[in-house]
Amino acid sequence: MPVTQFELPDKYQYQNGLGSYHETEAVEGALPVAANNPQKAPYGLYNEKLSGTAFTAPRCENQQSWLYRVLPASAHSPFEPRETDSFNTNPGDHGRDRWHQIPNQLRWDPFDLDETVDWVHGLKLVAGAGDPTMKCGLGIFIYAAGKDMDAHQAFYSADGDFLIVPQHGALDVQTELGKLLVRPNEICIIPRGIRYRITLPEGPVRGFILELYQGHFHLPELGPIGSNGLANARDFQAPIAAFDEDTENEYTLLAKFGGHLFAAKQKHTPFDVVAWHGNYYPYKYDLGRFNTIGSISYDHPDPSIFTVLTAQSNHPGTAVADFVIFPPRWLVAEDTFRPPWYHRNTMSEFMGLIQGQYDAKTGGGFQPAGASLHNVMSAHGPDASTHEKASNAELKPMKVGEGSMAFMFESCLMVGVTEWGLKKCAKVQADYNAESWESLKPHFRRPTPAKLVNGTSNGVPGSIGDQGQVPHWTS
Ligand SMILES: O=C(O)Cc1cc(O)ccc1O
Ligand SMILES: [Fe+2]
Repeated sequence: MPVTQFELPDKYQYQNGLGSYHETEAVEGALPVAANNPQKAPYGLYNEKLSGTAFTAPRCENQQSWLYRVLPASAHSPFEPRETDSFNTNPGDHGRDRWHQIPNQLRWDPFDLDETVDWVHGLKLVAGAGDPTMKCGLGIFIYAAGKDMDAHQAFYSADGDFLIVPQHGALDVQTELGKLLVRPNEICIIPRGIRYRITLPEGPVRGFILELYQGHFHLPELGPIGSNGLANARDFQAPIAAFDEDTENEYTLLAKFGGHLFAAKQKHTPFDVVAWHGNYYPYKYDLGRFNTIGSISYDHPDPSIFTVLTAQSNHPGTAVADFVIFPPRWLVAEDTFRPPWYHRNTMSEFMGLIQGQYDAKTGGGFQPAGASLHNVMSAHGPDASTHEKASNAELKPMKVGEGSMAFMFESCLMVGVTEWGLKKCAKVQADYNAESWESLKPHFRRPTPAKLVNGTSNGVPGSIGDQGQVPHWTS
């Protein structure tokens, strides 16, 4: 169910709809009528365009917004590199701290909270692929922070769109285009370039981020599902315009550019947009509003039925990044091994747990704030205890995942792990394979007497099927 009973109520107003053209003004009359770029904008504001796609991108892909603000975004000093030794979220670029490309299944214990840092310094790259300077691939971050960003600071990433998945604590996100409150079980997307400041109204925060270096997220196609279902467009919420007027104090603008941090100064607030219109904006979504679809006859469908948002590669149907969730849902499938099947995938699967328990891993090792990575063709599936339970369970209708929310970042790219992710964080579980799969027992029993198949004897005469289940649909 939707996030309704939160201790921290959402004090902000939103406009509903994803992919919609929105317009909003904090002062009546601040949006110019008809013209985007009038000779003089209302009330002496500056016109400014923010392009999220190439000018010439096809109409169906084109994303841009027009901002009407006190001073343009360019009114700042030159950027200087900052924290060059410690801040690097592009391990491919310098030949040091390179990606570890390994086929091992990995699982992490819950990542630590860190109350000593703010949002910008709480970003830890754990895995990823590609390169933001080539606008290809993705970065997967763990964040943990306990401090508000400085009152006179703003941050943006030129590298990609941030898909933020809070696991603990609320994020108050002041963006140029307005304010969003984002709590666990909600997500938020901050597109490339949009400047923002994060404060922590409930104290320490922790969660996951997928930074998408290419393209943007969209709702997945629905195909035969029809015109509604999964995440519905109207449940995504964009902010309304909200602005400050401070032109006295000095502000620091922090930029993540090519994975490195830069800082510039300006003598006015970055949050001075009085009105905007367009289809390039930050937004949030309550995962509890997801309309879950599943099997109501038999078998376990592909997890693509749980896709909230997708960012496609150039090959349609193949995602650079899918954001998939496993929400509470009813399982009713007959004659079915209900947890995920054992499998190997050409796509890589990074999973995290926000709360509760994931139905493929009931053995206890996959915990809230923890994560796992099953890379390209790395074999995985339910742990031994889940297999045991699910193969013997009475198949009555059953609600799984009550109070639970797991998610997956799935990518067509081979995902590398950073030095921090593999070693420095000290969270990788040494016994993941042993606990999950190496303890699986063979259950195979040759039928006696066994049958000749294709004229080849398997060594024991007889017929197969005597002990097999008669499928319910043939009886
Ligand atoms: O590996 C996982 O747990 C994710 C997953 C879930 C599912 O229901 C089917 C396939 C799959 O990869
Ligand atoms: Fe999987």
